[in-house]
Amino acid sequence: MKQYLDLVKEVLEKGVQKGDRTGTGTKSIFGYQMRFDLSEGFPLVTTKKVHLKSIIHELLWFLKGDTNIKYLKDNGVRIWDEWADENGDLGPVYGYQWRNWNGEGIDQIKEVIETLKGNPTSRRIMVTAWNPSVMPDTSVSFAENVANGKAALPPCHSFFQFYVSDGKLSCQLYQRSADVFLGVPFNIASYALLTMMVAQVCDLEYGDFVHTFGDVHIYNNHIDQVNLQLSREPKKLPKMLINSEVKDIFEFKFEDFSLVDYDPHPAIKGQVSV
Ligand SMILES: Nc1nc(=O)c2c([nH]1)NC[C@@H]1CN(c3ccc(C(=O)N[C@@H](CCC(=O)O)C(=O)O)cc3)CN21
Ligand SMILES: O=c1ccn([C@H]2C[C@H](O)[C@@H](COP(=O)(O)O)O2)c(=O)[nH]1
Repeated sequence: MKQYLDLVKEVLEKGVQKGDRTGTGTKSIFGYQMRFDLSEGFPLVTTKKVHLKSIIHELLWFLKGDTNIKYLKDNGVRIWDEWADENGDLGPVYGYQWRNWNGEGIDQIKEVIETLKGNPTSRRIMVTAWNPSVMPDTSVSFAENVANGKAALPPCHSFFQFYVSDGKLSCQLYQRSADVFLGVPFNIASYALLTMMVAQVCDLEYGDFVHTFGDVHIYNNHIDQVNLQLSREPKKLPKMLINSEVKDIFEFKFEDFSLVDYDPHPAIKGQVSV
């Protein structure tokens, strides 16, 4: 994963100190792009062990249109715990906007699949999680925002577009805000997997995942962790095997995915800024 290590180096070298909402402080740059050819292997960071189980469950949870952490908790995934209210609700976040945009019954995922099948040259195959009408008020708590019908956190992976050429499916994501150490390895793997799932149900080959960033930052308490990763030799990419019988994007289950030949360096702990 040279692309990821190059990003880490760029932020360390060119990043400027910037305060942030969480109070931790970051090294940040604005604007960056990475590209992964999905036919070359599954882009899962190898310079630390990444917990793929959380990534798969989170993606299936988005696709269900679910915004309550119960499904995640039932499957041992805790990555959204800090932002949920006492009932486990996060407000109208990713899953809600993907499957029922602004509560208007617009199923963006269903429409994307239909367009990819019926009109693959379209330049309008987009999904937006960004919805200005549910932006939280940062002067009140996450739970208070949820109670007011707002999202606990505005989406970081804000919108994405699909593109077909030569029978191959590519996807580009715009991520407005990116935590290089904790969030980015998850986001790369999640969108790579989503692109592969969409390709399978639309009978397309794997193209590229293009990852475009706005504010991309390393939190000041993750500097040792990213330097440790830079000192490690990246390994060969693993392969993701997907049950080829699934032909409906909403029918995938956790058991339909198996990762092979993943031989990462040991996991590295780091605190999440809330
Ligand atoms: N500061 C911050 N960074 C993020 O990456 C982030 C947020 N906030 N808020 C919303 C979601 C939640 N995400 C998270 C939250 C925690 C981990 C995390 O703790 N990862 C650990 C453990 C993984 C696990 O147990 O599954 C890791 O080592 O990757 C990752 C992504 C991504 N997002
Ligand atoms: O999928 C995700 C979700 C969140 N993040 C990071 C990016 C920021 O560090 C925080 C969100 O804080 P904002 O103040 O709303 O930007 O979470 C991520 O990297 N990936």
